Amino acid sequence: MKSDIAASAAYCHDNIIELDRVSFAYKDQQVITDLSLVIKERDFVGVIGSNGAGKTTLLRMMVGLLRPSAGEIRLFGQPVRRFRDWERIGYVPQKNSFNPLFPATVREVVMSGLYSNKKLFKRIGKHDQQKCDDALEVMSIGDIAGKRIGELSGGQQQRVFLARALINQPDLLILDEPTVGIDAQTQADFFELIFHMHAHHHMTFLMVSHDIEMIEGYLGKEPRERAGGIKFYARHSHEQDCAIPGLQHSLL
Ligand SMILES: Nc1ncnc2c1ncn2[C@@H]1O[C@H](COP(=O)(O)OP(=O)(O)OP(=O)(O)O)[C@@H](O)[C@H]1O
Repeated sequence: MKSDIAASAAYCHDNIIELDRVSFAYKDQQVITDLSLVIKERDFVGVIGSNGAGKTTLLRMMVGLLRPSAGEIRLFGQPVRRFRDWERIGYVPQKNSFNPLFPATVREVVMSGLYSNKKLFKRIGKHDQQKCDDALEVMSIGDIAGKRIGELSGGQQQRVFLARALINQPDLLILDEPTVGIDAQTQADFFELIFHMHAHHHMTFLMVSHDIEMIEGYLGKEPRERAGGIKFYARHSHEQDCAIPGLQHSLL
């Protein structure tokens, strides 16, 4: 029993993202300086910072699109340049980075979350269709699966992008200002949904947001870390119970 508990505690505290003395500069503009940060399994980390503070740059480094000028980033324990397991990461973009005229249906958009380079040339099988149905059901958008994405409200579109990010049942969900351009009530519903997911499912969250009230409401008023103009707020989803086996939940 003791070894079960130890194994579970270790399992719950794996490092998901590690930044080890990371710096970044665009030509002569220093954006991130000597940042160290560890995000562990089942953490929810909220990133707040003024325009131009470097939040997008940081996300881009974390997923390997930009290389730090100094320091190292590890994803799931592996240096990001060697990391290949991208299905473990779901990504929800800013709403306003999406072209509403894009002529795809909700089902097609959600299915596109399955395509990594590996799967691009493979036929979509029954199992893939089932994964899509499950993601649509979890987000309560099964009834609009045949609609064009451009016909939907902002809140519905965000649910579609969340379903797309969840289709591979990722261990880590990254959200980049997911509620920009959405009305206050729909924003509140969206936050409630992801905070619920954090509390009840075995996932880790990293979210950039300008909504300080919402972030402080869920993650507390004291940031865990600061880097220049960026603040990192964090909360672990079951602080007291990490050592108890059997608390892992699957999402779908
Ligand atoms: N490709 C680039 N080339 C040169 N400078 C850049 C580039 N991308 C961003 N910058 C600069 O780096 C700084 C950080 O930009 P970044 O987009 O990471 O900030 P941000 O915190 O995400 O801002 P916002 O809240 O406005 O999205 C800014 O001063 C920006 O002008």
